Amino acid sequence: MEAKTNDTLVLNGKATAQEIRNEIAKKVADRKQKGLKVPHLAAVLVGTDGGSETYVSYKVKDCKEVGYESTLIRKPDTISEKELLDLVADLNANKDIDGFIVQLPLPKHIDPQKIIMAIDPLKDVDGFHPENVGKMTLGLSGFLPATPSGIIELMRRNSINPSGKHCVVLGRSNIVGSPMSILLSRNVEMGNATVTLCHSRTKNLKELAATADILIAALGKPGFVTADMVKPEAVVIDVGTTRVPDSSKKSGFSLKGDVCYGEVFQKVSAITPVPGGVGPMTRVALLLNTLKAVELR
Ligand SMILES: Nc1nc(=O)c2c([nH]1)NC[C@@H]1CN(c3ccc(C(=O)N[C@@H](CCC(=O)O)C(=O)O)cc3)C=[N+]21
Repeated sequence: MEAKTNDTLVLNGKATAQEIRNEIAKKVADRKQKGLKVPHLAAVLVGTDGGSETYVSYKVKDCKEVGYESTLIRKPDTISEKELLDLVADLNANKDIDGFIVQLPLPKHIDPQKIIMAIDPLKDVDGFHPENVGKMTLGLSGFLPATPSGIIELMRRNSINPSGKHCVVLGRSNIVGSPMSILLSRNVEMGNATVTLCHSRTKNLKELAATADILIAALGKPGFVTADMVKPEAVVIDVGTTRVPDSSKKSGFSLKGDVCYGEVFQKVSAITPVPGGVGPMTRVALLLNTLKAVELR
């Protein structure tokens, strides 16, 4: 292995997200003082997916911390598609709610695309509605999906500029890989990268990954990225947070990223930890979108 020239920078998403929440809290206090509306974020949780439970409980806590109102709507996984569409219509019409998300995944009998398309694009703080996806693609203003925009903010605040760099994105999901590749390609500050999007049919994925200046792993395959797949001094962003059984933990599981952290850490210039990397930035990006939603109204 080639010798490293400097220490590895740990991209501390937890601390960066805290910094941003403090900034948001100031803005909310300022709005209150001016008699403006307090932002209100709602989340719909269908069923009892463990990861989703964790995420929405954090969301409620985050809202409280920055002074937002929040509403959590729980529905049993027996809810029909029609009932969920009616709930979305109610939330669209509710003047008090500025933005809302419908937590994914949904039970198999519900078509997520149908639900997403029913959300008012002006309240779509997840940025998943085709209108917002289209605007993002064209470089028009709209809501950006939380995980990719959180990653870009984490890079910005750590002086990592993708301009002119080769970024390799592993995974082409609608919520992370695909929008990440689009945002990094745009002709804007924190864009202008040359992007390679890899997926399950990519033939030479390992070789491509090893050419990345910035490698973004969003596959949901714990430990997939090994040291031989990264270029020395690369920046590595680990989006994976898979729950794996761990009898040493009280919860019975631990969170594992897509990257073999220990061995990759030795080789790179910067890396996000799991937990404490991308996850908290995703949550804070949702708060930022909600602030934008209330400002738009
Ligand atoms: N409509 C919708 N929008 C989403 O944005 C969405 C979704 N559905 N479904 C599930 C995924 C997953 N997701 C996470 C966000 C934050 C953490 C997070 O904060 N993780 C912490 C640790 C959390 C823990 O302690 O378990 C961390 O990485 O440090 C994780 C996962 C959002 N998602």
